[in-house]
Amino acid sequence: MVQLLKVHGSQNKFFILDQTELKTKLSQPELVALAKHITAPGNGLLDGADGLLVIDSSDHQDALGSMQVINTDGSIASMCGNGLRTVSRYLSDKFGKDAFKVETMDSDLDVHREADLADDVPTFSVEISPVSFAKENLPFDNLGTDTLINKEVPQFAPGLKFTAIAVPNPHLISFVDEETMHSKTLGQLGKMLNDPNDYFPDGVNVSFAQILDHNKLFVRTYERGVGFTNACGTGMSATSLAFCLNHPDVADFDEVISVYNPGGMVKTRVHSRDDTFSIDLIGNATFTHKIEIPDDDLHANNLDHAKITETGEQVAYLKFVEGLKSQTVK
Ligand SMILES: N[C@@H](CCC[C@H](N)C(=O)O)C(=O)O
Repeated sequence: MVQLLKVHGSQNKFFILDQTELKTKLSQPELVALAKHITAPGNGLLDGADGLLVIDSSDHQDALGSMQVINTDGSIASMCGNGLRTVSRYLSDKFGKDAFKVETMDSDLDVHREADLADDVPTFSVEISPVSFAKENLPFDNLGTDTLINKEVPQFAPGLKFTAIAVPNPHLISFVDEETMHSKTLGQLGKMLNDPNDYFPDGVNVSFAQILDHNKLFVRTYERGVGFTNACGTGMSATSLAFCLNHPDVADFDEVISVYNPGGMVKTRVHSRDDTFSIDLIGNATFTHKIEIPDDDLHANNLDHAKITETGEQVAYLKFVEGLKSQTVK
């Protein structure tokens, strides 16, 4: 029997599969097929998820393991901030270490256990880097510029300014008012830029942010390969960097920024050293279910015999979210 987990960071939901626990590891096509099946809201498990996080061993220095991110449509993402927190907790529990590295597609990232955000809400801090604004790293095209920082792009939405940042997965960010935040614009733009289009050939995660106060934001994201999500960790991290760069009067480098989202709240800290940026993303790493599936069934992408046990952790998380309600009022 293989143990899988259903987890979330700010209610951005994932399944975790630890390949090192299998008699025979799943091949890459088997992993992609499993990701598409298990995360599907209709015929997957537990009403689906936003992606599958695959843990494997790593021979990189100080890394306790590696993480691969497979979106619900089967596409591969170079990074996932909310997911990395949950993978960090899994590896921390498994190896009994509180600070280490996790190998991701582009780099080995520092992670560590933090003080709980609230009672019984396990919390981790993860490094979000490398950061790039260069059009070839997003990539984008046909925008008449090599970097897109706080510029109007009427083809995307008239009157809004956009910033494009790779962390290293691609993000497009706009600071908007409350009415625009709740309009159809984000969904329409997210869909347009994730269908075949002339601007972002690989698609892009699109976030709208509302400034609530000094070092305080609300962020909503339309995710590449997923659609609307409760929260996107790399999206909130990239948006925090755009906040510090584009709104220096109300956002501070190296200070804690509170980022509220439809699934809860995370904290970020943006660093700038010698023209290099990095972000700390701090938030919950909640395990909601343990799942046992026979090894052979996993290889056959058969979820019919899954044995599911609730952990009970969601109660404390929802209490934490309830307590946030008064904090988002301007
Ligand atoms: N939800 C994630 C980002 C997942 C990857 C994204 N869909 C992409 O394709 O880049 C996060 O928490 O960072």
